[in-house]
Amino acid sequence: MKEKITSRVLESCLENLRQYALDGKVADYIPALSKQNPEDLAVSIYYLDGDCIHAGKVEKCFTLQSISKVIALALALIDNGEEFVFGKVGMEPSGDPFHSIYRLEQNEPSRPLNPMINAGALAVSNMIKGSTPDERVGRLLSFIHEMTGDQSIEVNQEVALSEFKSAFLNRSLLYYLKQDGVIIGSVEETLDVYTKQCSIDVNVQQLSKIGALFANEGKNLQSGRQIIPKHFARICKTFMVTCGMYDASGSFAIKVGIPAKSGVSGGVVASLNSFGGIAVYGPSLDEKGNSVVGLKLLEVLSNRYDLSIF
Ligand SMILES: NC(=O)CC[C@H](N)C(=O)O
Repeated sequence: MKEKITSRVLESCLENLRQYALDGKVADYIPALSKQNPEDLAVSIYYLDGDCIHAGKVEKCFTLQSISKVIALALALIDNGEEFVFGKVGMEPSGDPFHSIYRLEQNEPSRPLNPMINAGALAVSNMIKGSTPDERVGRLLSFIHEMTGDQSIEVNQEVALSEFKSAFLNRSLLYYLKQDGVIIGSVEETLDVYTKQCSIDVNVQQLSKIGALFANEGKNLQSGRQIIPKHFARICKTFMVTCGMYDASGSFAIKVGIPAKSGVSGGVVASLNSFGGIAVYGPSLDEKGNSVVGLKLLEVLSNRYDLSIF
């Protein structure tokens, strides 16, 4: 077991990084996200023994955005098995921005390179079982409730609608996937599921608990129940290493070296075996779409506490 970080250290790290809160830009291509305050910063660590420490605006909710891709992948694997999922979506990093359409056009037939870029994540959302979009989103929410033991986690309907109305690029990706039989059923319904999954609201404490569940090999920390089979939890963490930070995953692996996934709301979740989950919120993003403060904070903690898995 690694040395525990104290809440005092966490608070001072966050305060030292406050100077970077206005570097970068809050996402505005989803109009509702532009309302976020770049100075709302928060961090939480959930240890595997159940201890939880935090600093900053712990109560502040933000939407999962691309962080939901890891959770949806776990559920799609449980629903369909590995062979089916990876029959439709690849396992290789793309090195392209998360919303890139380029590879779909390049490959015949289109096959998303991995489940962490939008094309792959849209295909994964399409695989979640349920007869209606609401049922599928409901199953994903129940899955998150089981992971966290927290029934209060819900979809932020304002953000979901805002994204649904402006998701022209994601619609284009879905039409490519539909053309080549990667998704089945309706484009609009799949987009409905995807935009709602991206709009699930969490705070850092809840998110760090999700990170801890992956670190705990898929077992709920309190009940000990295996929510995600160990092998699937491992697949998810491997994707976090190779593709979790979009086209900055290589430099993140070198600088931080912890499986992690970010989202355009400014959230980042990191999951470290034999340690726990770390969640950071800082809405200002760098040019790759990753939280500026989130990345810096994880780098500081990783260096100071020797957290890299490599
Ligand atoms: N990188 C992200 O967090 C992207 C998620 C966002 N909902 C989108 O599809 O554009």
